Amino acid sequence: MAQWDALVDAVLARLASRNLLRATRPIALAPSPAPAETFAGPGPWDRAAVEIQLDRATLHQWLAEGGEATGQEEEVDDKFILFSGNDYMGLSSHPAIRKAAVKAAQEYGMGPRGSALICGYTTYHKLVEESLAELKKKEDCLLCPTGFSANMAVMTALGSVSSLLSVGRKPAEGERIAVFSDALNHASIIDGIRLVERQQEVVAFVYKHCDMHHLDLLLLFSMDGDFAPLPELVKLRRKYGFLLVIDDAHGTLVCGENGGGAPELFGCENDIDISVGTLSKAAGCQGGFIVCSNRWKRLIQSRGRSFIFSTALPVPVVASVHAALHVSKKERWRRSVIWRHVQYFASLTKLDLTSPIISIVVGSEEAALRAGRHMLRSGFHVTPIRPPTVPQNSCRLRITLSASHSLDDIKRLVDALSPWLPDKHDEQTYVMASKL
Ligand SMILES: Cc1ncc(COP(=O)(O)O)c(C=O)c1O
Repeated sequence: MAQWDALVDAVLARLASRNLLRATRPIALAPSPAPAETFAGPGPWDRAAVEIQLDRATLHQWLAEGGEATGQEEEVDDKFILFSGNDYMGLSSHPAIRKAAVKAAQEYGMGPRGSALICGYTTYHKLVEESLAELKKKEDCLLCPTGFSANMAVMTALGSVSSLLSVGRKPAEGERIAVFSDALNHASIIDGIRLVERQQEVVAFVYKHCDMHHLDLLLLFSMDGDFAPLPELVKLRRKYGFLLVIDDAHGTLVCGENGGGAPELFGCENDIDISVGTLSKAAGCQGGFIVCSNRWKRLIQSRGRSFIFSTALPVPVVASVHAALHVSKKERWRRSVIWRHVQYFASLTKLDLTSPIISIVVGSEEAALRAGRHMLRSGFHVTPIRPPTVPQNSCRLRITLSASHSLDDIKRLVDALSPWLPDKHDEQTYVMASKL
């Protein structure tokens, strides 16, 4: 990847010569020491991560949605087990994480008061960046307000490579960066690509979901293209020398022995150039991050507009992330439990699952709404996913498992799902495990 390093160095030199290189100037805080409070197994606080109550008006509206109006309000319990969140490790309700946020709020207040480059960045942010870089085995890390903004920042920084190298004019077609993106990539990646495409900085190619053959063909047509997602992507990266950027929003803390994410699981951390993640899923908190080399960080913090022009994460949130990373390191049993839950769900349903995200495709929008109502009546918060999120007639129930669920929660969920499980339903119904 020496070629990429040379390009980034050239861009950094350009920015430096125009006084456009930016760096954070952390405000000194005294971060709390890592919380001592970790546990050998689940506690009552875990129930708070999955037990919810719906307000009655919302509940009745939901039950009436797309259904036959009876004019009468149904008698349904308003308490549910949540199977639609992204809190895979059940950390959002952990005592150490709650306390870290409370303590930081009491000591420092909420408002970060500005963006990271102005005055919103503190030594607490820096500490969390160092922990994330260590977890992901990368040189450096940049915290962003959200995962969405992290992906946008990577894309705008990437686009700036072509425009900064063609000073005073738009990059010619052959000078633009070729971006190869999976057809099912997250909206934040798509919007980032659309933006830099509009700026005429990149040329985008979309390959069929997880279809490495298709990607290989596209790369062949455009040899100077750099990009793409794992073991096969790594092989292609070796073949073509592209910059491999991944979004590990759902894998971080869940996959790999240490929670390093999909690259740790597949043992290919060194082959990933830039990895984007979110702190709003398995970390149970909020925020986004980019782990990369120090030179990429310098570029992204100088050119990544969604990082530069957005208020930094509040210190209590950063303190809660710090605690979450510590708990994830100490309570390794949470990772074992979530994967045992996946196996248990698979054994009850005889489904071939690869992750805690399970999509049960039920077909039409009406069928999905009906299935959602059935799940509500059975005491489960499971959201029907409909167009435009998914294509017509592939509406689904999206179920997510958490280490905070009990085996009984899962058994009862599977019983309630039985009309939509393969052996009980027509051949149109099928189940698939989403890729992390
Ligand atoms: C794959 C993926 N990338 C990025 C994001 C955005 O993360 P955040 O919610 O922190 O903005 C999400 C979450 O919605 C996601 O699922």
